[in-house]
Amino acid sequence: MPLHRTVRSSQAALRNQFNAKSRLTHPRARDSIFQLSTPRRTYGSGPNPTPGRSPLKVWPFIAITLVGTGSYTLMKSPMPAIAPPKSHPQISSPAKDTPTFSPDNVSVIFVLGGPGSGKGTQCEKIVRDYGFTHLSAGDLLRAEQDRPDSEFGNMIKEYIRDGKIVPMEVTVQLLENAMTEDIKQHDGKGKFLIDGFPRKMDQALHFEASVCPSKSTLFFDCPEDVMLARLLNRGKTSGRTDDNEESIKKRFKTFVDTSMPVVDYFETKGKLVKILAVRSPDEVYQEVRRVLRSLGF
Ligand SMILES: Nc1ncnc2c1ncn2[C@@H]1O[C@H](COP(=O)(O)OP(=O)(O)O)[C@@H](O)[C@H]1O
Ligand SMILES: O=c1ccn([C@@H]2O[C@H](COP(=O)(O)OP(=O)(O)O)[C@@H](O)[C@H]2O)c(=O)[nH]1
Repeated sequence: MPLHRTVRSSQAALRNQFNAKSRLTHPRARDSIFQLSTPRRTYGSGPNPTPGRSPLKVWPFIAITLVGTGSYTLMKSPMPAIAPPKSHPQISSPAKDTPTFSPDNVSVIFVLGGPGSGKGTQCEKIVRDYGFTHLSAGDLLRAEQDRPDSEFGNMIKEYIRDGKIVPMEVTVQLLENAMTEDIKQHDGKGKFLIDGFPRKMDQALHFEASVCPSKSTLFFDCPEDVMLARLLNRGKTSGRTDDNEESIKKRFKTFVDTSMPVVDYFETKGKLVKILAVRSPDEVYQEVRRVLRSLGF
């Protein structure tokens, strides 16, 4: 059987299985993050949008539906932990040859650092002084988690509580939707601080290849004991389900195992600036300003 037929029939089988078993396809769950997105714009020599590619982005929808189904099923099973969803080789999005946004029009600065290293605090100051649009991947995920008809709410909740990285298709799509909306209001241009992302190599590679190549990454370097104290303090008022000692320890482990390779990757690419975060917020910010100046902002 030709490959495309195999793919389609396996999708249909999985979709049927999913429809039969899962509450996630309830007819009311129509307001999907994938439907909110506008058709992809591309740059480069190709036509826009690429012929033969559905502007409805069916592939990512199928991929995330299956990832979500798998995760949700695992969460409901008596297994002791959430197993990370494995992407199905036949349903992953086809490789895109050009990112949606050109770095000529859109500047992306990633902001990384362990939980509690001060990313959000510094982003707030940068936005005040430089007019970047701040997109916190964690905030976007929490908003999606709380959206009443979200298909992914339960899955996101479990991942965040356990300090694990939500399957990248959800996060990348939320970011791309937010960027698209912002860019529409700024004549096709944009300047984004993407906070707390990418936290995993697959996210980094996928975002840069299909959404927009980054200009640089600010990495806030902070020891765990300092971050722990800050987070426990933040937990007194943040209302976040993951600002407790048990979740914080899991987040630290995820950061070391999964996110540090991203930091190392951008460093080897010469696209990372390390900033010591064990100083007062204003002292840290002085260095941030120097770095932004050196990047041409
Ligand atoms: N340089 C700093 N020194 C002391 N406390 C800080 C500093 N930067 C941030 N904080 C505090 O630490 C907590 C975590 O900071 P936040 O910016 O939310 O971190 P992140 O976004 O990296 O998780 C917050 O309560 C914040 O007020
Ligand atoms: O790209 C991302 C960013 C965040 N998260 C999840 O959101 C949580 C909170 O991230 P956030 O950046 O809001 O907070 P931080 O841990 O840096 O304080 C993380 O532990 C992850 O579970 C995720 O899955 N993917």
